[in-house]
Amino acid sequence: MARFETIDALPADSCVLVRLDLNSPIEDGEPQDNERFARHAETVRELVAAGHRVVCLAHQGRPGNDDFTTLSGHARILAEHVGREVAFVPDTYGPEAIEAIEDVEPGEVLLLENVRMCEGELPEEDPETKADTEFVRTLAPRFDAYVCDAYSAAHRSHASLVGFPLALPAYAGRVMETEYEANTAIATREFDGRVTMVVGGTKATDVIDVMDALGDRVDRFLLGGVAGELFLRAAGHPVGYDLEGMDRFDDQWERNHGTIESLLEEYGDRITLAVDLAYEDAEGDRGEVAVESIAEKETAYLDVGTETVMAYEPVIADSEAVFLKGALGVFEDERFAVGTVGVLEAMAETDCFSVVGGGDTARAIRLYDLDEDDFSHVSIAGGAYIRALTGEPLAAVEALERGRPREE
Ligand SMILES: Nc1ncnc2c1ncn2[C@@H]1O[C@H](COP(=O)(O)OP(=O)(O)OP(=O)(O)O)[C@@H](O)[C@H]1O
Ligand SMILES: O=C(O)[C@H](O)COP(=O)(O)O
Repeated sequence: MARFETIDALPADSCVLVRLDLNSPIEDGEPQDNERFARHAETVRELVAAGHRVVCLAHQGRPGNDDFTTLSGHARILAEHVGREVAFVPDTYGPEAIEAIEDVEPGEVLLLENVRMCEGELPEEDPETKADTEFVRTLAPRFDAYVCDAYSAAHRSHASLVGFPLALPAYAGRVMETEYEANTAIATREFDGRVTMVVGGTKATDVIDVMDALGDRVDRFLLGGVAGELFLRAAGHPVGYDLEGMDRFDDQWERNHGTIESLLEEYGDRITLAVDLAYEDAEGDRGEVAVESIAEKETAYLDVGTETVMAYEPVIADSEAVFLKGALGVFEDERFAVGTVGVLEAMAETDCFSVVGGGDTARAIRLYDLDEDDFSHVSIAGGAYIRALTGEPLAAVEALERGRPREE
């Protein structure tokens, strides 16, 4: 159980500073609506309904990156989800922001400007240093309490995440609370039956970290995606072909093949690899090939095959808990969604404790009209999810625990 306080304990009529994670894909300069808005809107709605004055902080991108931009568009999308106006001020702790904060009435919502535009937010430093920034020292006295809902950014030791909990009584919002409980389960909870971990996606290091940390707690790893192909390559199959202009496989192979080979050796009896893979044939249709019959590295494989899904289904059906990280194929293209959707459907059909994670992978649930309620939890976190799965502490969660309001 977490040792932080939740918004259930927030004193009535508070003026609250709420850290959300609205970091989103940006297209043509505009933020794209996604699950993060919907989830955080629930926390905001609850705070509003309780009559608190709600001022939100969030980030978008990083200085120097294309997706580093203002949050004015985010305020519009958040307003649609909350179902009421969300005012926006293009300032974080200067005079304009302070004036806007002072104008917030009970039940109203204000979003401040991208917190990463503000000096003191970055880089990652210890909570004491962050609490001592001008940013935190200026804003904190304007509020009665701090609420952290930004679970998906909780691995970052930034001022808005670890500084405020030292300066104000701190509470967890609903997203923080539910993500924490579900994602920590694999590292801390005892399950009676089989624990299965489905790992895919594009990042070999994610899969390596998970296996390194959870090798003893997971009974069966089912592999797919780019990571799965790298393990197939370690098993001697000539797969992992980079399409022109892409560098998904060879570079990761160079950097990680030693670790992948030794993981395969150490946990080989618990690792199940794809037996067939899918590709785009000359007509542009989905073709499938048995892994055993692949003789040369000359085709880009974009999904696991149907036989593989059929082999994974009974393992999932027979599990007490299933955790998924990363897609098994390029599910954004319907022709290559068979692996990801097949595994998600198998998870949805069982009564086991099931958690789906990875910012991108969770998107497949909406895209293919699966019902979120058929899973115990669908995480909206990427890096924080991996860290939670592997039992690594999250800086913002630790800060929340330290900042927990004390009984007088
Ligand atoms: N064989 C493959 N070739 C190329 N891309 C693939 C393949 N298999 C899966 N993918 C891609 O992997 C992506 C998901 O990978 P990623 O590692 O980003 O996982 P995630 O856990 O969902 O996201 P994140 O951790 O970044 O939030 C999907 O967008 C999918 O297109
Ligand atoms: O989108 C995310 O994963 C979080 O908001 C963290 O963002 P960052 O990787 O830019 O710190």
